[in-house]
Amino acid sequence: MKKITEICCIGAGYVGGPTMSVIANQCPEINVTVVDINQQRIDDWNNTNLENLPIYEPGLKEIVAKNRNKNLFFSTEVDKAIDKAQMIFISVNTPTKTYGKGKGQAADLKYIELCARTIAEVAKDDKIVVEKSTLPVRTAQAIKSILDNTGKGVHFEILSNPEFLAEGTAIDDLINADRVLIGGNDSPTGQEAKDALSQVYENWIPKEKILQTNVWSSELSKLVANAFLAQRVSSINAISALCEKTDANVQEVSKAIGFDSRIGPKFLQASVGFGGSCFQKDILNLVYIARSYGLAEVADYWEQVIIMNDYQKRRFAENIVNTLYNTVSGKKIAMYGWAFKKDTNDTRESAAIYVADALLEEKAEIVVYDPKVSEDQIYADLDYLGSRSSSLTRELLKVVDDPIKATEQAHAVAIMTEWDEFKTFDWVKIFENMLKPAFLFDGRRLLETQKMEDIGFKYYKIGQS
Ligand SMILES: NC(=O)c1ccc[n+]([C@@H]2O[C@H](COP(=O)([O-])OP(=O)(O)OC[C@H]3O[C@@H](n4cnc5c(N)ncnc54)[C@H](O)[C@@H]3O)[C@@H](O)[C@H]2O)c1
Ligand SMILES: O=c1ccn([C@@H]2O[C@H](COP(=O)(O)OP(=O)(O)O[C@H]3O[C@H](CO)[C@@H](O)[C@H](O)[C@H]3O)[C@@H](O)[C@H]2O)c(=O)[nH]1
Repeated sequence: MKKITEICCIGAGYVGGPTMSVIANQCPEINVTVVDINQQRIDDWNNTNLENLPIYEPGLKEIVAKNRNKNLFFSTEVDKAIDKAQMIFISVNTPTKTYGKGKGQAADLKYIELCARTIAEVAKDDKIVVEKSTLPVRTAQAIKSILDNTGKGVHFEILSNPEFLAEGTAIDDLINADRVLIGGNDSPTGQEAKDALSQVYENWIPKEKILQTNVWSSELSKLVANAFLAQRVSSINAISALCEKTDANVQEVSKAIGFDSRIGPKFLQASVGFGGSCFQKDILNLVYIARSYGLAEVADYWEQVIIMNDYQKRRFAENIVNTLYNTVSGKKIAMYGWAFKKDTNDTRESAAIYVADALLEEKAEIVVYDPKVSEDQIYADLDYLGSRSSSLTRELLKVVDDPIKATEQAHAVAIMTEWDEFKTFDWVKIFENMLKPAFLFDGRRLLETQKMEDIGFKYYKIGQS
């Protein structure tokens, strides 16, 4: 088997960028070129000021600084990189379809297909093509059929190698991965390709953590892993609503059930609802696939995870309105956090977007502070929903970089993201800034109840009466 020394990755996003940076870091003898059609993104990856990388991830800038322009390259020269590579990762976006058949549920594979067509056009010698993007079961077959019909006699081997990193902990997840999954054919060339990819990972991942399966199991496992994780969050969030009606405390319930080794303690943190680019998209895709095979009960079962998540976001916004005497019209509400979780600048499907939208619908005046998300991104997220004119959104919602000043004359503060710095804020000063009664809605269970009540806040913590 030929050793892999040239890798190309199509897509320099939240997965392509960090994943390839780590491969370059762990495999000095492999040249890694990450390509993208988005010139701005590539310019940002090449920016000499590492604070301006397009993605914020703890530990990322150090790895980029160490390897960039040595064996890690960012470029828009897609064809050149494909031509040179022995192994091509496809790491482009696969959003939920917004049109046509499967609208609102199926994954949109147009970017994947375009990549396959480009590879088919450019490749002059045999290539291993690796699906890194999250794809519906049996996508590899579609890619193979595009690649095999070029008439150039080039042999393509398709592998599925889904990524399991979570944003905010991407570098650690990549370096200390729980497992690496490689799906491929059992034919001799398929086995050779699986082993070639396995050897890349073996540079730092223990061999027993590298699993080989058939392509379909690998593609499906990615959707199922996300569905199980999101299901845990929806399960505990469902219980948080019950806790708020009783004297139970969701944190105590999480701890009590998490001590059962069969359940385990992770992913039982009640919240304002899960966000991120993956959970909702991948579950909707699973639901779509199940329904398309006539498995209505299976589809309904998993769809409930999304329904519960929508309920949790809505419930949080409604509680703010109800508590503020059934109207927030003209009332100033400071929102702390816009990212879908801490330690990332990613806002895709963030609960904050939907809560803000619901409050704007009630004519609230919102002031947002997030340490890593830009004003442009916040407005773009709301404009994308299309609930109102962008001028009205800009009139009602302001983005600030002084979190304490944001609370002057505010009726309420809502914590949307669990950024660590929020815990260190001067909450006495914030209380003094605000109108009284001063309401504090904690969607992340970040602060201590007794401390906040002692300061004088009317404090509402998700999952606690
Ligand atoms: N974000 C995550 O945490 C995460 C984790 C695991 C898996 N995934 C999956 O990985 C895939 C990528 O996700 P992401 O978050 O990195 O997306 P992203 O939107 O951040 O990045 C995708 C990039 O691909 C580029 N692109 C699209 N079409 C292209 C083409 N034809 N040629 C070159 N570049 C092209 C886009 O310009 C964009 O920069 C998705 O399938 C996603 O489900 C994401
Ligand atoms: O107990 C918990 C755990 C998570 N969340 C929320 O759930 C969302 C998703 O969090 P997380 O899974 O940590 O981040 P992602 O980057 O979305 O990562 C998920 O989605 C990726 C994309 O497919 C997968 O690769 C990862 O394995 C999977 O964890 C966030 O809004 C979290 O705040 C909770 O509310 N409570």
